[in-house]
Amino acid sequence: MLSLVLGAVNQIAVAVSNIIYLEEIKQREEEKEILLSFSNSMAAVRTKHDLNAIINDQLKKLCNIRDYVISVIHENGKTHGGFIYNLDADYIRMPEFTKALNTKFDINDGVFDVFMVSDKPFIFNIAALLTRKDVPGYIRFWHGIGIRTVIGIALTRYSEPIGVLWIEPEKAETFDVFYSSLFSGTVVQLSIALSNILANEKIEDQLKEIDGYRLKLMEEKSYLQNEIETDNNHSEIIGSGEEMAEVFRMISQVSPTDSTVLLLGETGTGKELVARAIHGNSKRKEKLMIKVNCAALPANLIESELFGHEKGSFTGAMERRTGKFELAHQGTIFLDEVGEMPLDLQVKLLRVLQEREIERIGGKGGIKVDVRVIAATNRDLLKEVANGMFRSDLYYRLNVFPITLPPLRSRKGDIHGLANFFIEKFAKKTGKNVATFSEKVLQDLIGYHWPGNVRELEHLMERSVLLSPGPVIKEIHFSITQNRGNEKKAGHDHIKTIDENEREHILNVLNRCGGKVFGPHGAAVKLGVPVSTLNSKIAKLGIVKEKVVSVGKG
Ligand SMILES: Nc1ncnc2c1ncn2[C@@H]1O[C@H](COP(=O)(O)OP(=O)(O)OP(=O)(O)O)[C@@H](O)[C@H]1O
Repeated sequence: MLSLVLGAVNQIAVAVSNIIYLEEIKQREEEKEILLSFSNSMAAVRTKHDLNAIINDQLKKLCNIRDYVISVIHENGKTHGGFIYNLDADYIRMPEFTKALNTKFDINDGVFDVFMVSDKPFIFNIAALLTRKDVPGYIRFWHGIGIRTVIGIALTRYSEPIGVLWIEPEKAETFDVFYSSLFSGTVVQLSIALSNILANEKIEDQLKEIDGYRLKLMEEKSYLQNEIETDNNHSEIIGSGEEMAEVFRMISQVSPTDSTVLLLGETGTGKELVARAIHGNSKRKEKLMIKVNCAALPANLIESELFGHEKGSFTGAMERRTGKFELAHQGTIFLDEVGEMPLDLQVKLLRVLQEREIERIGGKGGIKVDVRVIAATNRDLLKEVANGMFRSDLYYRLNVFPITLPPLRSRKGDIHGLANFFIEKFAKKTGKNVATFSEKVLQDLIGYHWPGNVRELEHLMERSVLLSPGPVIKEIHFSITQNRGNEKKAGHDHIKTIDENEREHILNVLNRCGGKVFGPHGAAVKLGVPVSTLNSKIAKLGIVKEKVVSVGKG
């Protein structure tokens, strides 16, 4: 009887163990299926967004996950930070979340460290962690949004940690699942997907960088073509006498340094020529000297011209644009007519000069630039500072090494050499056989007062070469300029009315304030009149807003 009972018990035991065995097989089969489907979905993952969707749709249900975040170790190998997070969570709109997301945490922050040496899941009691002194900010944030338990597991590539999957379990007691073979299987898949996403992002960044170089090269090319077309690249400076000798001495002195140079002098005295000479004699000569004419640009475009903009940063910004400062990287930037720069931009220029860093409009973060600055103006900058039209801090930044170019009327000894130089230049250019000029012409040239300086002489000689019937210029055709000069001498100058004068002055100040009438940088303050007075003057003098370079408010 006993043996019969024992036999039956044995059979039951065998049956039970068979059932358990079959159950296990069934469970493993199910796990395999789940893993297979998970791995199929994972294989299609290309972006953070794809991965986020799969975690939300599959992993969350599979492992009873309430919330999750994946942080990655940064390229420097020293810090980590949030990378993929639950896009459906409400807290992602909290400023604390943005702050934590943008922070680079030390990989040895006292919590993350464990994943550098172990690929096992770790359970953290958040409240207990908070009792530590230097608890990292993300733990504090989790506690703040009510998370009490977090499980972390390292995500690896070739056994090296690349990040951590942090999980808030649905129920604190359902930890077993995270130690199951199913979970470790999904973690392997997650690691592969994460590693692919990181590699893709790196490639995309590199492509963007290459695209940036391509754009920069294209812009450099078009800049150089423009330079060639405008015949701006010759650099012979003609000059003798005390004043020019001093200029040459200063050029040699300052060229090899990286000092900022301020070129002062009337229009047409050769400031740009000197800027080119300084660049051409500097160690930056293999790179570009980029010229910016601060007077020729509408105030609302100067910023983009100088610092560039990102695609879509404002209406009309169809493409990304490299600014002149970036183009001039390792070279020189020549800020011509710097005295005309609007006040709000002067602040930005000052910041660039101080920090040697620019920020594209709509860009994220600064870009370091190594640029030598040469600025030029025909204005009396100190007077402009006194009038509140030029920032004094910018003035002192620019006025490191001033070089003043003498007007042509104070160095008449150079007229002969310059005239010959221009005759040779234009004879060659036009193919005309003109070689010199008569004594009378020389006397005429010397007798003239040259308000347009060397540029005026250059234009005059060009015209004379063209009009000369023979190899010797016997007559000078300074019809317009001579008349102007003679009128001046004879006192027949047009005398402006008070209204004309006032109109010109208001227009000038409005332009320099970017069209603004109101506000601390507006024209009313600069002119020392109430806004209402200025507005009625604007109306009375017929100043049309469009005539003002910028489209400012007010
Ligand atoms: N000393 C010189 N020798 C030869 N050419 C000169 C000299 N000075 C000026 N020029 C020529 O005169 C023209 C005007 O010079 P430049 O443009 O350098 O003057 P600028 O002072 O920069 O004028 P602006 O203030 O109007 O911009 C240029 O074609 C330049 O090559």
